[in-house]
Amino acid sequence: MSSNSIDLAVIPGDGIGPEVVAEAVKVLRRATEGGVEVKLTDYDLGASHWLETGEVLNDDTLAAIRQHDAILFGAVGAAPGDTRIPSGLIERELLLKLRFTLDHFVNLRPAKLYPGVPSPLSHPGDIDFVVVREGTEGPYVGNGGALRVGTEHEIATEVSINTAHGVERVVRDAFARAAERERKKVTLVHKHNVLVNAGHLWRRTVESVAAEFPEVSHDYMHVDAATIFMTTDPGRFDVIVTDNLFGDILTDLAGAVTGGIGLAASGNINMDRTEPSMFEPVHGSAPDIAGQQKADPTAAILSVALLLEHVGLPEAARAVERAVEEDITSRAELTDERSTAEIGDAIVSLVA
Ligand SMILES: NC(=O)c1ccc[n+]([C@@H]2O[C@H](COP(=O)([O-])OP(=O)(O)OC[C@H]3O[C@@H](n4cnc5c(N)ncnc54)[C@H](O)[C@@H]3O)[C@@H](O)[C@H]2O)c1
Ligand SMILES: CC(C)[C@H](C(=O)O)[C@@H](O)C(=O)O
Ligand SMILES: [Mg+2]
Repeated sequence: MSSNSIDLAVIPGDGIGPEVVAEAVKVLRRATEGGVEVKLTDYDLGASHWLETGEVLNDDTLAAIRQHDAILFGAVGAAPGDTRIPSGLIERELLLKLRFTLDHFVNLRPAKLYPGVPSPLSHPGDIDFVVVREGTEGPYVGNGGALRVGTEHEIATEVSINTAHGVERVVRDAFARAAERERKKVTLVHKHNVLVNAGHLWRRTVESVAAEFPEVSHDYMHVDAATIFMTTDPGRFDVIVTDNLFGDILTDLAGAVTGGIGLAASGNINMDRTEPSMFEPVHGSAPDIAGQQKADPTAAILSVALLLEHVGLPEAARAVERAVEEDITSRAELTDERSTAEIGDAIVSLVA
């Protein structure tokens, strides 16, 4: 990777994934034209690919993906009622496998209410926070099992793994991000009143890392209370640091309060840069609207801005953000329901 060439893997995925990625790619090309050579390699992976081939992600494909500078990911997964595909197969063996293998320990999920964008909250106020979600541990690691399946004595476990190393590196990232922001505040969200072992590790880690960042204030909130404040007073948050599962749930909520899940972008980031980072909308494959050009591609497009920032093209990233902001600010006045491609084209035309 150099600042005048980037080599990206593109995984459009299932459902609305290919629809929103097509628009994200158009915007990426516009934002980089004339200065940066962009090489894109498509990887056909996901539930549809599994149905066609019986393969989720083989070693050769994984090795090939690892060679790129970064990954643009759409969304994967079948409709919840689709019984042809084992529940969790694609999510675990493709998406989580990429996040874990590529050590995406920072799952960065910004939440910003752009001017003019309608929020379901009656008094949203200024919302501009980021969730730094741990991306490689917690109950997502697949440490569990089931005994006596199907009997009345069945026992099922999913053990949440929290390591000192894993917690420390993501907490340090949250403080470093907060130090660069205006309000300089970190909120740890957990549930240490019940999950005492993991909760105490997170709290102690926050206290010790906080000592290295005297300019950053910090507080703590239980996750159940965090859902209250995210809907009654979201302006109080600046940087939230939390575990993998709480972060998953809170960021769908954050998407909803900032105008809809179709606007929520994310980066799965390997901060050590030893592997390619992966950028994707927070939303899923939305089987209920797939193939109808009803999906909002903005989350995928904002994910491109996060990608451009990560690969060292901050000016191109700003150009994408400005174009999105201009487009979504005008949406309040729009009465038409634009197609996925029409929104993409409108944003492309605003990239300057
Ligand atoms: N990163 C990912 O690939 C990812 C993330 C979440 C869910 N999933 C998978 O996606 C499938 C569907 O999951 P789900 O229904 O729980 O969540 P979802 O995010 O796909 O959809 C939830 C709701 O939001 C709407 N929506 C989502 N994205 C939208 C967009 N861009 N524009 C407009 N509306 C949008 C959908 O139409 C649906 O009503 C499942 O298989 C799930 O495992 C994948
Ligand atoms: C599909 C699933 C594995 C994934 C997660 O839980 O991280 C999704 O919900 C997300 O938010 O990216
Ligand atoms: Mg999610």
